[in-house]
Amino acid sequence: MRFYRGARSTVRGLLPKGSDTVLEALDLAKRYGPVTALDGFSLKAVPGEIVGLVGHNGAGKTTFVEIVTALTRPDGGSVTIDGKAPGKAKGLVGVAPQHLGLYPSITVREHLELFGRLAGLRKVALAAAIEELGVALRLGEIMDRRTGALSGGQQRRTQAATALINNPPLLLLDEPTAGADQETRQAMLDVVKQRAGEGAAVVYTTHYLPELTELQATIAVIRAGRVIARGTYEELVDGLPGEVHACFEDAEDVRISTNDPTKTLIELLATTKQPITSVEVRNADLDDLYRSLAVGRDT
Ligand SMILES: Nc1ncnc2c1ncn2[C@@H]1O[C@H](COP(=O)(O)OP(=O)(O)OP(=O)(O)O)[C@@H](O)[C@H]1O
Repeated sequence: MRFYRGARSTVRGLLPKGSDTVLEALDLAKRYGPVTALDGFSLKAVPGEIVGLVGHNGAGKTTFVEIVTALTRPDGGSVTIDGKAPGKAKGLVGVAPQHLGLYPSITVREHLELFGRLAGLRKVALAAAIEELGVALRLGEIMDRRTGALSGGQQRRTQAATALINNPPLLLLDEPTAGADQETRQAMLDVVKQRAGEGAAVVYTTHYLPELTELQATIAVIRAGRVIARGTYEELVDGLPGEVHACFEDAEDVRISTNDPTKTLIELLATTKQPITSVEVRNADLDDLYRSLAVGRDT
């Protein structure tokens, strides 16, 4: 146990000291020929914050992740990681790309050793980090199997572990639970919460909105290459209408979209002459947020 604690403090030494902002993107622009992928994209993330990026297919989420990881250059704007340009932020960023990119002929352990060494971990710290992730991401039983022979969910967990191996101050997780079963999803969410609790800033893209509630993420809504809204779940959902759904004995059901479902129900009960067989009152939720995005979809 002492060995484990000592190694952890070495790993944690990578977190930024006295830094308010881990990630700062300002007015990013990126075009691919006629396609505008990013257009005035700005985003900040501070230590301990989980920022959930949501938006439709093609909104620009992956392009942003690729710029932060120096896989592609922006046409305009700037991005810094703990004050450094993307190409100079070695060891500061852990990235789990949307598409799986593992070496099929080497084992899970060999992946973790490789990525850990590339990030500067050695011996005791590396062994401790592998042991910790083996438990956190339930990799123990598959640690010495070749990744080419693993299931999709097992490969997802392995890829996430390569991003987390050196406990970097910034984590970019691009749809880390895509296609994952409940066990993989929960393991991923638990480890993300744990790392944020330890001070990492996390950018987490997903189409599964309930994950962001569980992560208590601040949500950044992306549309057509820019952040169009940012806030907590409550802040974003509060302004959206809920619904009253009433069923009548001798008439068609009615669904009323309303900012005050309780008041609307009282008015309905006071004015309707038809016998009502059932009513459902629903406040706005994240699905409504997503639907409201679809209404204004222009990509
Ligand atoms: N290498 C590329 N060449 C040409 N167009 C590209 C390239 N990469 C992205 N695009 C285009 O840029 C836009 C933004 O794509 P991006 O992958 O960033 O969206 P996304 O929000 O991550 O989508 P998804 O939710 O489907 O992953 C899309 O119109 C896409 O077709």
